[in-house]
Amino acid sequence: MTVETFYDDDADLGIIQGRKVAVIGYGSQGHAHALSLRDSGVDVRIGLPEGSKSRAKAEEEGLRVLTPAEASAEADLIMILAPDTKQRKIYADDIAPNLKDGDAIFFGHGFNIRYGLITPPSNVDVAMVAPKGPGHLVRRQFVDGKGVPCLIAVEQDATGGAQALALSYAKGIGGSRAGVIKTTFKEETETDLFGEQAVLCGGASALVQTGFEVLTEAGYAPEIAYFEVLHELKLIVDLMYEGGIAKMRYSISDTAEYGDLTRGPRVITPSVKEEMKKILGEIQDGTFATEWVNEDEAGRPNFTKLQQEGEAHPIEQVGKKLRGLMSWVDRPITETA
Ligand SMILES: NC(=O)C1=CN([C@@H]2O[C@H](COP(=O)(O)OP(=O)(O)OC[C@H]3O[C@@H](n4cnc5c(N)ncnc54)[C@H](OP(=O)(O)O)[C@@H]3O)[C@@H](O)[C@H]2O)C=CC1
Ligand SMILES: CC[C@](O)(C(C)=O)C(=O)O
Ligand SMILES: [Mg+2]
Ligand SMILES: [Mg+2]
Repeated sequence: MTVETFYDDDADLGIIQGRKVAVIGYGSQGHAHALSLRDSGVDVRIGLPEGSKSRAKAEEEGLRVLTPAEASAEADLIMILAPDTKQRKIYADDIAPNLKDGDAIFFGHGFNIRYGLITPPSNVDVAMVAPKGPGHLVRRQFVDGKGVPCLIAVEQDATGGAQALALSYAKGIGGSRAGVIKTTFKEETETDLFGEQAVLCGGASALVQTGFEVLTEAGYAPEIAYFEVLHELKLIVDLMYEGGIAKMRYSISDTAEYGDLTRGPRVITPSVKEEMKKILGEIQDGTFATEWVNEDEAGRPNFTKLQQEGEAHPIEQVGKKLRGLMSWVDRPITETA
């Protein structure tokens, strides 16, 4: 299956520069989109509730901050970058009553459209610009003259210009410097959830914590275990990022490569692959989405408990101490949010 990929020359920045954009939310993605769009010459305002702790950060950057309803009423393109579980209510209370013919409603992740939590009217464009990276690095890469790849999707093309608008928006945040791939809300949502659960966040965190536990329970120093399974992971992944698994294997010793080839499949066994398939199934059939929405509505009891357990894991203590000794490691993820 081939994908359509777009770069800077395929996108017209003038389109987004001609719109009035409201960015609802000013967290990881919100601050990155708002600041980079502004730096790209776009008319941006931020929508945040009165009393939101993000208000001061946006105002410090000289951005105009309104309530979500005011920002939506003023804008003709509304990008929702509030938490996925809050978007349905924000949409119903603040955005829907303020939508006008030909407006555009944009998402940074397809969750609410994919699982039917938001159903926009037929007279507006509905599109997605989803960066494939954490918001703070989306901003850092933009400032450095680079970009994080983005996915775009059009769910509804009321004006006939939704795709060009999404591409233009992606250019405004630096995405088309790296490549913008056209997809659907369904494909983005399912692959993004799978990636973060099974590999990037869930899989990687559990792998690191388990490796640390095995070494320390066997009596090895926590500091050595930390460097071995967490700190050095970044350096190994940097090589994968630059040149794939092949470049990483080129750089490591042949002893490491033999261990990689023969022991890796003993860690990630066929049963792990089976569990990954089950996780994908729960994403595809909506089980995960229902569980997460219910957990949020119940006040996040399980989420909070697991989050606290993660923060109390011994790897966090030793890591904090060691990072404190390496001034270049523990830098703020951005200066702005
Ligand atoms: N984090 C990431 O890097 C990525 C996120 N995404 C997607 O981007 C979207 C935003 O996620 P993320 O950036 O992580 O979110 P964050 O949790 O970092 O930030 C959420 C922001 O929304 C604000 N907010 C909370 N409630 C409301 C409300 N009722 N009205 C308006 N604003 C509100 C918060 O303000 P306050 O300070 O008051 O809490 C905060 O500024 C999600 O759809 C997510 O899936 C996509 C790709 C990567
Ligand atoms: C990997 C997590 C992510 O999907 C992301 C940064 O892309 C997210 O939802 O934060
Ligand atoms: Mg993601
Ligand atoms: Mg995600």
